[in-house]
Amino acid sequence: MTTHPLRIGTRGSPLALAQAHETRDRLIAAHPQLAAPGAIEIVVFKTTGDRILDRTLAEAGGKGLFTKELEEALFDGRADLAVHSMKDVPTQLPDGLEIATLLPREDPRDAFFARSGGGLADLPAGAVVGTAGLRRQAQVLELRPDLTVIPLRGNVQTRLSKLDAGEVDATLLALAGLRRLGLTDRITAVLEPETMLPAVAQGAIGIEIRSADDATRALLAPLNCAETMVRVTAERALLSALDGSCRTPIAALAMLDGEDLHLRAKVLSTDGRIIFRAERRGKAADAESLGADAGAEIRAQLPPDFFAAAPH
Ligand SMILES: NCc1[nH]cc(CCC(=O)O)c1CC(=O)O
Repeated sequence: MTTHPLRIGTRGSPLALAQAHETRDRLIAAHPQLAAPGAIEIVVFKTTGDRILDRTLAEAGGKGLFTKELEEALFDGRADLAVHSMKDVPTQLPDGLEIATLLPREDPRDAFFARSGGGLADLPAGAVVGTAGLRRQAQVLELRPDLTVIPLRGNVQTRLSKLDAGEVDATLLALAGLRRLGLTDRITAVLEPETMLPAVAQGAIGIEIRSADDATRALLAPLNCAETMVRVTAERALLSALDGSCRTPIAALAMLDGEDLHLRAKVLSTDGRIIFRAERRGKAADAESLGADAGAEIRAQLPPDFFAAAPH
């Protein structure tokens, strides 16, 4: 048992806090002594991503917008573990830190909210979809080139009030976050991966620690979900092989059936007109090489300036 409290570092958004609380609850379930008052402390940090409210994340650019301050807190000892949406975690971690544990993944699909009900295919011609995510924008335009996509940021409530006010006709959000916040009641459709392939690691929560901190690693070991680890390993190996920026729409989803891994991946132009795909089936044990291989296949098809030419 550690002498100081185990400090869980988190962002302050409602979703981040829900994920930090889930982590604490799972730690206590695995180690009942951690239920003692003061044994676990949740420490909130503001990240660059939280400060950027007026621009889209793609415009802000740079990787690690949601992770850097939490990583600094790990290095300084202001936190012993940092809870992240793995979707926001760059593939290259700083030396001395590692993702020790992945919690069981939530449903990775995207949820759709349309004022007129239904899914993407049901929207009237020329409807306006609000999303700040380039992956979602590209796939919306792929399926429905007649639609207009405009940037829409903010938390779930903000977005839904803009939908109600008629600023947009529809919007999309990760189903995982909505489930974790209990905000699924206004969803009008859940988009299948064939229509809207999720972001790499969407719905997965990762816990980052100092690589030298064996005590915290041991505490977290029983929380790890092996299936999630295999799926996220394949998806992140693909992302790594593509070495994309967050200005490039990249989507990938690995599913596991026993030991059989199925990986689908897609890179698009932001207007949804140019699409590169790769698909792999293989064994769970080969997750990393399957992902890297699928990434290399897409990379080989891309025009040399494809990433650099992505509009801001
Ligand atoms: N980029 C923000 C972000 N990071 C993780 C989630 C949702 C939860 C998840 O994917 O685990 C969201 C919001 C969204 O995309 O709707």
